[in-house]
Amino acid sequence: MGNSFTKRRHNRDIILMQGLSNSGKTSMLFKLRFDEELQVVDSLRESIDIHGMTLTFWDLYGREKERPMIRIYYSMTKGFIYVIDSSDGEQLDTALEELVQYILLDEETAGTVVMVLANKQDIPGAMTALEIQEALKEKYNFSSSSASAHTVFVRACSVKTMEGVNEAFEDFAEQLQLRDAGKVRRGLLPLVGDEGDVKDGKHGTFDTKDQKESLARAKVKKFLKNPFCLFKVTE
Ligand SMILES: Nc1nc2c(ncn2[C@@H]2O[C@H](COP(=O)(O)OP(=O)(O)OP(=O)(O)O)[C@@H](O)[C@H]2O)c(=O)[nH]1
Ligand SMILES: [Mg+2]
Repeated sequence: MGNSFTKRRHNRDIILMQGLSNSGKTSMLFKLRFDEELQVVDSLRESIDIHGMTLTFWDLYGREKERPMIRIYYSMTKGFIYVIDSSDGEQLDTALEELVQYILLDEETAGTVVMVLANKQDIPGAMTALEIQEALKEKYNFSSSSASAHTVFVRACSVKTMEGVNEAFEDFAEQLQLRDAGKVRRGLLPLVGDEGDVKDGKHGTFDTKDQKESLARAKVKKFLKNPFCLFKVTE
C-alpha cells in the first residue's frame, strides 16, 4: 500500500491544455472531439481515444488572472498541451514566459510530457515551429539539469485547416506511452519532417516524419507488443 505521495503520483490522469487567451485551445479540443467548429463555449473537458488510449483533456480558460492558479491541478496532470497563436508575434514572449514559469519551472510538473503547439499556421506570416522552438530555447536552458525532468516537443498545426493537429496528438499520446513504458525521452525533442525548413518565406508541410522518428516508433511498438515486458512505473 503506497503512502499518500505515491498515490497522488499514480493518480495523474489528465492532460491540461494551456496557453494565452485566443490561442485556439477550445476550438482545437472541440474539433478533435466533435469534428465541428466551436462557436459557444470557452472551456471544455473531454475524453478522446488516441493511439489506443483514452485521454482526458481539460482546456482551461486563458484569462490572465486565473492562469497562475491552474497549478492546483498539476498533481493530477500527466501531460501538458501548450497552445500558441503563431500569428501573434507581439504575445509570443508572454506566451513562452508563462510556459517556462508556470509549467517547466514548477517542480510539480516533473516527469510530464509537454507538447507546444504552434497553432494558426494557416495565417500568412505565422511564425514557424522552428522559430518558436528557437525562441523557447532562448528563454529556457534545455541543457540544465532541471530541463531533463520533462519531455518537451514543438509541433506546428492549424485548427482551421486541421493540418498537423491529429498527427501532433498522436505524437503526444505516443510520448505518454513511452513514458509509461519506462522509455522516457527527456529534454527538448527534435522537430519532425520539414517543420524546421523555412524556404522562400514559406512554411514546411507538417505531415512528413523523418526516418529516424519512424524507426523509433517501430522500436516502441515492438517493445509495447512484447508480452513479457514489465511496464515500469516511472513516477
Ligand atoms: N485562423 C485560425 N484561427 C484559429 C485557429 N485556431 C483557433 N482559431 C480562432 O481563434 C479564436 C480563439 O480560439 P479559442 O479556441 O476560443 O481560443 P482559446 O485558447 O480557447 O481562448 P480562451 O478560452 O480565451 O483561453 C477563435 O476565433 C478561433 O476560431 C487556427 O488554427 N487558425
Ligand atoms: Mg477557450
